[in-house]
Amino acid sequence: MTAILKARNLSKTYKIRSRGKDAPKTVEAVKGVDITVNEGEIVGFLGPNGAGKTTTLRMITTLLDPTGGEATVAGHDLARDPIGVRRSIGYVAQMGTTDPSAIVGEELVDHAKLYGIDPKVAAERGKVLLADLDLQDAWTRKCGSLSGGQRRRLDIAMGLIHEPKLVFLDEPSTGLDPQSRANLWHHIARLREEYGTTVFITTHYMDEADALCDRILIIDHGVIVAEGTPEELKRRVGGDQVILSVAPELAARTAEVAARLIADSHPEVEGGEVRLVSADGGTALPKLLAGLAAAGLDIDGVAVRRPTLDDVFLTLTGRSLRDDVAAA
Ligand SMILES: Nc1ncnc2c1ncn2[C@@H]1O[C@H](COP(=O)(O)OP(=O)(O)OP(=O)(O)O)[C@@H](O)[C@H]1O
Repeated sequence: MTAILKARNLSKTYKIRSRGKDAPKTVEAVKGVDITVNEGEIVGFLGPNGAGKTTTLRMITTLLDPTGGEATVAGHDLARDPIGVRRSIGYVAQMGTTDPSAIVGEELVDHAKLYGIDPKVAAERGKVLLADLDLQDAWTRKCGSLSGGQRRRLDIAMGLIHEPKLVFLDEPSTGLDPQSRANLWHHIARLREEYGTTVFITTHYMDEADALCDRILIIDHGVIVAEGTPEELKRRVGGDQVILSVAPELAARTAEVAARLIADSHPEVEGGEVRLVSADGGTALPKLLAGLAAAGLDIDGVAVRRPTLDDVFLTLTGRSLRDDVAAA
Protein backbone atom coordinates (compact mmCIF):
# COMPACT_ATOMS: atom_id res chain seq x y z
CA MET A 1 0.00 0.00 0.00
CA THR A 2 1.30 3.45 -0.91
CA ALA A 3 0.53 6.35 1.38
CA ILE A 4 -0.85 9.36 -0.49
CA LEU A 5 -1.20 11.39 2.71
CA LYS A 6 1.02 11.19 5.75
CA ALA A 7 0.70 13.72 8.56
CA ARG A 8 2.76 13.51 11.72
CA ASN A 9 2.13 15.34 14.97
CA LEU A 10 0.10 18.00 13.17
CA SER A 11 -1.17 20.64 15.56
CA LYS A 12 -2.88 23.99 15.61
CA THR A 13 -3.30 26.46 18.43
CA TYR A 14 -5.47 29.47 17.68
CA LYS A 15 -4.75 32.73 19.46
CA ILE A 16 -7.86 34.76 20.17
CA ARG A 17 -7.29 38.45 20.79
CA SER A 18 -9.18 39.58 23.83
CA ARG A 19 -10.66 42.98 24.40
CA GLY A 20 -9.00 45.40 26.78
CA LYS A 21 -5.94 44.43 28.78
CA ASP A 22 -6.66 40.71 29.11
CA ALA A 23 -3.95 38.40 27.73
CA PRO A 24 -4.85 36.69 24.43
CA LYS A 25 -6.59 33.37 24.89
CA THR A 26 -5.47 30.24 23.10
CA VAL A 27 -7.50 27.34 21.73
CA GLU A 28 -5.63 24.07 21.16
CA ALA A 29 -7.85 22.95 18.28
CA VAL A 30 -5.63 20.07 17.04
CA LYS A 31 -3.16 18.46 19.41
CA GLY A 32 -0.58 16.50 17.41
CA VAL A 33 -2.52 14.15 15.11
CA ASP A 34 -1.00 11.40 12.95
CA ILE A 35 -2.92 10.54 9.78
CA THR A 36 -2.05 8.08 7.03
CA VAL A 37 -4.25 7.64 3.96
CA ASN A 38 -3.36 5.03 1.35
CA GLU A 39 -3.94 5.42 -2.38
CA GLY A 40 -7.48 4.46 -3.42
CA GLU A 41 -8.94 4.50 0.09
CA ILE A 42 -12.08 6.27 1.23
CA VAL A 43 -11.22 7.48 4.71
CA GLY A 44 -13.69 9.12 7.06
CA PHE A 45 -12.69 11.71 9.62
CA LEU A 46 -15.41 11.58 12.22
CA GLY A 47 -15.99 13.72 15.27
CA PRO A 48 -18.50 15.99 16.98
CA ASN A 49 -18.79 19.72 16.33
CA GLY A 50 -15.65 21.54 17.37
CA ALA A 51 -13.52 18.36 17.51
CA GLY A 52 -10.92 19.74 15.10
CA LYS A 53 -11.95 18.18 11.79
CA THR A 54 -12.08 21.35 9.67
CA THR A 55 -8.91 22.76 11.25
CA THR A 56 -7.02 19.55 10.38
CA LEU A 57 -8.43 19.53 6.88
CA ARG A 58 -7.54 23.18 6.30
CA MET A 59 -3.97 22.51 7.42
CA ILE A 60 -3.55 19.49 5.14
CA THR A 61 -4.98 21.41 2.19
CA THR A 62 -2.59 24.39 2.74
CA LEU A 63 -5.37 26.81 3.74
CA LEU A 64 -4.08 27.16 7.29
CA ASP A 65 -0.53 27.11 8.66
CA PRO A 66 0.04 24.40 11.27
CA THR A 67 1.54 25.43 14.61
CA GLY A 68 3.50 22.18 14.64
CA GLY A 69 4.09 18.90 12.87
CA GLU A 70 4.61 17.96 9.24
CA ALA A 71 2.81 16.32 6.35
CA THR A 72 3.38 14.94 2.88
CA VAL A 73 0.37 15.20 0.58
CA ALA A 74 0.35 13.47 -2.83
CA GLY A 75 4.16 13.38 -2.76
CA HIS A 76 4.61 17.05 -1.85
CA ASP A 77 5.87 18.39 1.46
CA LEU A 78 3.21 20.61 3.01
CA ALA A 79 5.62 23.26 4.32
CA ARG A 80 8.16 23.29 1.46
CA ASP A 81 5.87 22.78 -1.54
CA PRO A 82 2.35 24.04 -0.78
CA ILE A 83 1.72 24.84 -4.46
CA GLY A 84 2.57 21.25 -5.42
CA VAL A 85 0.11 20.07 -2.75
CA ARG A 86 -2.60 22.42 -4.03
CA ARG A 87 -2.20 21.28 -7.64
CA SER A 88 -2.52 17.61 -6.68
CA ILE A 89 -5.60 17.77 -4.49
CA GLY A 90 -9.24 18.70 -4.74
CA TYR A 91 -10.94 20.43 -1.82
CA VAL A 92 -14.70 20.69 -1.50
CA ALA A 93 -15.44 23.13 1.32
CA GLN A 94 -18.42 22.87 3.65
CA MET A 95 -20.20 25.82 2.10
CA GLY A 96 -19.20 25.23 -1.52
CA THR A 97 -17.72 27.93 -3.71
CA THR A 98 -20.05 28.31 -6.69
CA ASP A 99 -21.57 31.72 -7.43
CA PRO A 100 -25.39 31.37 -7.56
CA SER A 101 -25.64 33.78 -10.51
CA ALA A 102 -22.94 32.01 -12.59
CA ILE A 103 -23.67 29.45 -15.32
CA VAL A 104 -22.64 25.92 -14.33
CA GLY A 105 -20.50 25.18 -17.41
CA GLU A 106 -18.70 28.53 -17.24
CA GLU A 107 -18.05 28.09 -13.54
CA LEU A 108 -16.43 24.70 -14.19
CA VAL A 109 -14.28 25.96 -17.07
CA ASP A 110 -13.19 29.10 -15.14
CA HIS A 111 -12.22 26.93 -12.17
CA ALA A 112 -10.20 24.60 -14.42
CA LYS A 113 -8.35 27.59 -15.91
CA LEU A 114 -6.95 28.30 -12.43
CA TYR A 115 -5.09 25.00 -12.79
CA GLY A 116 -3.83 25.93 -16.27
CA ILE A 117 -6.22 23.56 -18.04
CA ASP A 118 -7.16 24.42 -21.63
CA PRO A 119 -10.82 25.60 -21.77
CA LYS A 120 -11.72 23.03 -24.46
CA VAL A 121 -10.28 20.19 -22.40
CA ALA A 122 -12.02 21.60 -19.31
CA ALA A 123 -15.40 21.72 -21.12
CA GLU A 124 -15.03 18.10 -22.25
CA ARG A 125 -14.03 16.93 -18.78
CA GLY A 126 -16.74 19.05 -17.16
CA LYS A 127 -19.48 17.50 -19.28
CA VAL A 128 -18.30 13.97 -18.51
CA LEU A 129 -18.09 14.79 -14.80
CA LEU A 130 -21.56 16.31 -14.75
CA ALA A 131 -22.97 13.24 -16.50
CA ASP A 132 -21.22 10.99 -13.96
CA LEU A 133 -22.72 13.01 -11.15
CA ASP A 134 -26.23 12.90 -12.65
CA LEU A 135 -26.13 16.57 -13.65
CA GLN A 136 -26.09 16.14 -17.44
CA ASP A 137 -28.75 18.83 -17.97
CA ALA A 138 -27.08 21.41 -15.73
CA TRP A 139 -24.38 22.75 -18.10
CA THR A 140 -26.30 25.87 -19.15
CA ARG A 141 -28.23 26.40 -15.93
CA LYS A 142 -27.50 28.97 -13.24
CA CYS A 143 -25.77 27.44 -10.19
CA GLY A 144 -28.39 29.05 -7.93
CA SER A 145 -31.22 27.21 -9.71
CA LEU A 146 -29.92 23.78 -8.65
CA SER A 147 -31.36 21.91 -5.66
CA GLY A 148 -29.24 21.46 -2.51
CA GLY A 149 -28.16 17.95 -3.51
CA GLN A 150 -27.40 19.01 -7.11
CA ARG A 151 -25.37 21.97 -5.82
CA ARG A 152 -23.29 19.66 -3.60
CA ARG A 153 -22.63 17.40 -6.59
CA LEU A 154 -21.59 20.44 -8.63
CA ASP A 155 -19.19 21.38 -5.80
CA ILE A 156 -17.70 17.90 -6.13
CA ALA A 157 -17.37 18.30 -9.90
CA MET A 158 -15.51 21.58 -9.25
CA GLY A 159 -13.17 19.75 -6.87
CA LEU A 160 -12.44 17.09 -9.50
CA ILE A 161 -12.11 19.12 -12.71
CA HIS A 162 -8.29 19.11 -12.55
CA GLU A 163 -8.29 15.32 -11.98
CA PRO A 164 -6.71 15.31 -8.52
CA LYS A 165 -5.44 12.03 -7.09
CA LEU A 166 -6.78 12.95 -3.68
CA VAL A 167 -9.98 14.80 -2.90
CA PHE A 168 -11.06 16.25 0.45
CA LEU A 169 -14.77 16.59 1.14
CA ASP A 170 -15.68 18.66 4.20
CA GLU A 171 -19.04 17.50 5.55
CA PRO A 172 -20.47 16.99 2.05
CA SER A 173 -24.00 16.01 3.02
CA THR A 174 -24.71 18.55 5.76
CA GLY A 175 -28.09 20.17 5.14
CA LEU A 176 -29.30 17.54 2.66
CA ASP A 177 -32.43 15.44 3.05
CA PRO A 178 -31.95 11.67 3.62
CA GLN A 179 -32.62 10.76 -0.01
CA SER A 180 -30.14 13.31 -1.38
CA ARG A 181 -27.56 12.18 1.17
CA ALA A 182 -27.84 8.53 0.10
CA ASN A 183 -27.64 9.64 -3.53
CA LEU A 184 -24.49 11.67 -2.80
CA TRP A 185 -22.85 8.69 -1.06
CA HIS A 186 -23.49 6.62 -4.16
CA HIS A 187 -21.73 9.24 -6.29
CA ILE A 188 -18.79 9.57 -3.89
CA ALA A 189 -18.30 5.79 -3.88
CA ARG A 190 -18.31 5.85 -7.70
CA LEU A 191 -15.48 8.42 -7.80
CA ARG A 192 -13.06 5.73 -6.78
CA GLU A 193 -14.44 3.21 -9.27
CA GLU A 194 -14.44 5.66 -12.20
CA TYR A 195 -11.37 7.76 -11.48
CA GLY A 196 -9.45 5.84 -8.82
CA THR A 197 -9.68 8.96 -6.65
CA THR A 198 -8.63 8.70 -2.99
CA VAL A 199 -11.28 10.36 -0.83
CA PHE A 200 -10.84 11.92 2.61
CA ILE A 201 -14.18 12.94 4.02
CA THR A 202 -15.04 14.75 7.25
CA THR A 203 -18.41 14.14 8.77
CA HIS A 204 -20.25 14.08 12.03
CA TYR A 205 -22.77 11.60 10.66
CA MET A 206 -22.00 8.08 11.77
CA ASP A 207 -24.21 6.48 9.15
CA GLU A 208 -22.31 8.38 6.45
CA ALA A 209 -18.95 7.14 7.70
CA ASP A 210 -20.31 3.63 8.09
CA ALA A 211 -21.87 3.48 4.62
CA LEU A 212 -19.00 5.04 2.73
CA CYS A 213 -15.64 4.56 4.38
CA ASP A 214 -13.04 1.79 4.24
CA ARG A 215 -11.42 3.22 7.32
CA ILE A 216 -12.40 5.75 9.94
CA LEU A 217 -10.43 8.08 12.19
CA ILE A 218 -12.34 9.45 15.16
CA ILE A 219 -11.20 12.80 16.54
CA ASP A 220 -12.35 14.34 19.80
CA HIS A 221 -11.01 17.48 21.46
CA GLY A 222 -8.22 17.68 18.88
CA VAL A 223 -6.94 14.13 19.51
CA ILE A 224 -7.47 10.98 17.42
CA VAL A 225 -9.19 8.63 19.84
CA ALA A 226 -9.71 5.63 17.53
CA GLU A 227 -8.85 4.35 14.09
CA GLY A 228 -9.95 1.29 12.10
CA THR A 229 -12.44 -0.15 9.66
CA PRO A 230 -16.08 0.40 10.69
CA GLU A 231 -16.25 -3.32 11.62
CA GLU A 232 -13.03 -3.20 13.69
CA LEU A 233 -14.26 -0.17 15.57
CA LYS A 234 -17.61 -1.79 16.29
CA ARG A 235 -15.91 -4.94 17.54
CA ARG A 236 -14.05 -2.81 20.08
CA VAL A 237 -17.37 -1.99 21.72
CA GLY A 238 -17.62 -5.60 22.88
CA GLY A 239 -20.13 -7.28 20.66
CA ASP A 240 -23.82 -7.41 19.87
CA GLN A 241 -26.62 -6.59 22.25
CA VAL A 242 -29.31 -9.26 22.63
CA ILE A 243 -32.64 -7.95 23.95
CA LEU A 244 -35.17 -10.44 25.30
CA SER A 245 -38.77 -9.38 25.97
CA VAL A 246 -40.34 -11.34 28.82
CA ALA A 247 -43.15 -11.03 31.34
CA PRO A 248 -41.77 -8.63 34.01
CA GLU A 249 -42.11 -11.25 36.76
CA LEU A 250 -39.84 -13.62 34.78
CA ALA A 251 -37.17 -11.04 33.96
CA ALA A 252 -34.86 -11.57 36.96
CA ARG A 253 -34.90 -15.37 36.59
CA THR A 254 -34.36 -15.03 32.79
CA ALA A 255 -31.30 -12.85 33.43
CA GLU A 256 -29.93 -15.37 35.93
CA VAL A 257 -30.28 -18.31 33.52
CA ALA A 258 -28.95 -16.27 30.57
CA ALA A 259 -25.83 -15.33 32.56
CA ARG A 260 -25.13 -19.05 33.03
CA LEU A 261 -25.77 -19.90 29.38
CA ILE A 262 -23.64 -17.14 27.79
CA ALA A 263 -20.32 -16.34 29.48
CA ASP A 264 -19.53 -12.64 30.13
CA SER A 265 -22.94 -11.58 28.86
CA HIS A 266 -23.68 -9.30 31.87
CA PRO A 267 -27.51 -9.42 31.65
CA GLU A 268 -29.35 -6.34 32.85
CA VAL A 269 -33.06 -6.15 33.62
CA GLU A 270 -35.23 -3.19 32.73
CA GLY A 271 -38.95 -3.82 33.23
CA GLY A 272 -39.91 -6.62 30.86
CA GLU A 273 -36.59 -6.53 29.01
CA VAL A 274 -33.40 -8.43 29.63
CA ARG A 275 -30.37 -7.03 27.80
CA LEU A 276 -27.14 -8.94 27.43
CA VAL A 277 -24.03 -8.72 25.30
CA SER A 278 -22.47 -11.40 23.15
CA ALA A 279 -19.46 -11.33 20.81
CA ASP A 280 -21.72 -12.76 18.10
CA GLY A 281 -25.43 -12.45 18.88
CA GLY A 282 -26.56 -14.55 15.90
CA THR A 283 -24.55 -17.57 17.05
CA ALA A 284 -25.41 -17.18 20.73
CA LEU A 285 -29.14 -16.95 20.12
CA PRO A 286 -30.04 -20.63 19.45
CA LYS A 287 -28.14 -21.77 22.57
CA LEU A 288 -29.72 -19.02 24.65
CA LEU A 289 -33.28 -19.72 23.50
CA ALA A 290 -32.91 -23.49 23.87
CA GLY A 291 -31.46 -23.04 27.39
CA LEU A 292 -34.23 -20.66 28.46
CA ALA A 293 -36.92 -23.00 27.07
CA ALA A 294 -35.35 -25.94 28.95
CA ALA A 295 -35.55 -23.84 32.14
CA GLY A 296 -39.29 -23.33 31.48
CA LEU A 297 -38.91 -19.61 30.71
CA ASP A 298 -41.18 -18.16 28.00
CA ILE A 299 -39.73 -15.46 25.78
CA ASP A 300 -42.19 -13.05 24.11
CA GLY A 301 -39.70 -11.52 21.70
CA VAL A 302 -36.03 -11.25 20.87
CA ALA A 303 -33.89 -8.68 19.03
CA VAL A 304 -30.20 -8.57 18.20
CA ARG A 305 -28.71 -5.11 17.89
CA ARG A 306 -25.36 -4.69 16.17
CA PRO A 307 -23.20 -1.93 17.64
CA THR A 308 -23.15 1.35 15.74
CA LEU A 309 -20.34 3.87 15.40
CA ASP A 310 -22.24 5.97 17.92
CA ASP A 311 -21.79 3.14 20.45
CA VAL A 312 -18.06 3.23 19.59
CA PHE A 313 -17.91 6.96 20.27
CA LEU A 314 -19.92 6.57 23.48
CA THR A 315 -17.58 3.81 24.71
CA LEU A 316 -14.48 5.83 23.88
CA THR A 317 -15.56 9.21 25.18
CA GLY A 318 -18.53 8.62 27.46
CA ARG A 319 -20.59 10.94 25.25
CA SER A 320 -22.91 10.38 22.32
CA LEU A 321 -21.89 11.84 19.01
CA ARG A 322 -25.56 12.52 18.34
CA ASP A 323 -25.98 14.50 21.59
CA ASP A 324 -23.05 16.67 20.60
CA VAL A 325 -24.49 17.26 17.16
CA ALA A 326 -27.92 18.04 18.58
CA ALA A 327 -26.47 20.39 21.20
CA ALA A 328 -24.28 22.28 18.76
N1 LIG B 1 -10.37 30.80 13.53
C1 LIG B 1 -10.50 30.30 14.75
N2 LIG B 1 -10.13 30.99 15.83
C2 LIG B 1 -10.26 30.49 17.07
N3 LIG B 1 -10.75 29.26 17.35
C3 LIG B 1 -11.15 28.51 16.32
C4 LIG B 1 -11.05 28.99 14.97
N4 LIG B 1 -11.52 27.99 14.14
C5 LIG B 1 -11.88 26.98 14.95
N5 LIG B 1 -11.67 27.28 16.25
C6 LIG B 1 -11.91 26.42 17.42
O1 LIG B 1 -11.13 25.25 17.24
C7 LIG B 1 -11.86 24.07 17.66
C8 LIG B 1 -11.96 23.10 16.49
O2 LIG B 1 -12.81 23.68 15.47
P1 LIG B 1 -13.06 22.97 14.04
O3 LIG B 1 -13.88 23.92 13.23
O4 LIG B 1 -11.79 22.50 13.51
O5 LIG B 1 -13.95 21.73 14.47
P2 LIG B 1 -14.84 20.76 13.59
O6 LIG B 1 -14.62 19.40 14.15
O7 LIG B 1 -14.58 20.96 12.15
O8 LIG B 1 -16.31 21.26 13.92
P3 LIG B 1 -17.62 21.34 12.97
O9 LIG B 1 -18.12 19.93 12.86
O10 LIG B 1 -18.54 22.20 13.79
O11 LIG B 1 -17.23 21.96 11.67
C9 LIG B 1 -13.18 24.58 18.18
O12 LIG B 1 -13.07 24.74 19.58
C10 LIG B 1 -13.35 25.92 17.48
O13 LIG B 1 -14.15 26.78 18.27
